[in-house]
Amino acid sequence: MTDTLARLEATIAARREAEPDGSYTAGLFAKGRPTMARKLGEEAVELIVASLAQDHAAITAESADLIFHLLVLLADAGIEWREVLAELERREGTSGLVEKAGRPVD
Ligand SMILES: N=c1c2ncn([C@@H]3O[C@H](COP(=O)(O)OP(=O)(O)OP(=O)(O)O)[C@@H](O)[C@H]3O)c2ncn1[C@@H]1O[C@H](COP(=O)(O)O)[C@@H](O)[C@H]1O
Repeated sequence: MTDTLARLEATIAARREAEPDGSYTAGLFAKGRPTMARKLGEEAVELIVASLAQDHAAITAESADLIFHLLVLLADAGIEWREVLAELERREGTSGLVEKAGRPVD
């Protein structure tokens, strides 16, 4: 599972460097952070719709879209997937309520 994400992260980094014609990923880097953020939001909404429809195939497909666009945004922010994993690992064994207590009220 992690190998797939690592390969996708490497592909995204390569598209960012090489900017090949016809690359959807390179197009996202060319358009910049606002477009990346908007795409991430759109994919999240599409996943919400699929989940409310209880559509297994659509939930799976929209989750893949969401993760791809998340990795693009992380790459643009200079954040590696391993840093996100480290944050998740840091939270292991702690209560979600304790995590929430340390954050501003939402
Ligand atoms: N995993 C993905 C991936 N997931 C989703 N997408 C694209 O993300 C978009 C999802 O947005 P939408 O559902 O809104 O579809 P859309 O209307 O076509 O999108 P927009 O034109 O509005 O941006 C689609 O165009 C998908 O093709 C992806 N594009 C690329 N990859 C990976 O990136 C690699 C490199 O791709 P290129 O950069 O195109 O060479 C590919 O081999 C894949 O491994």
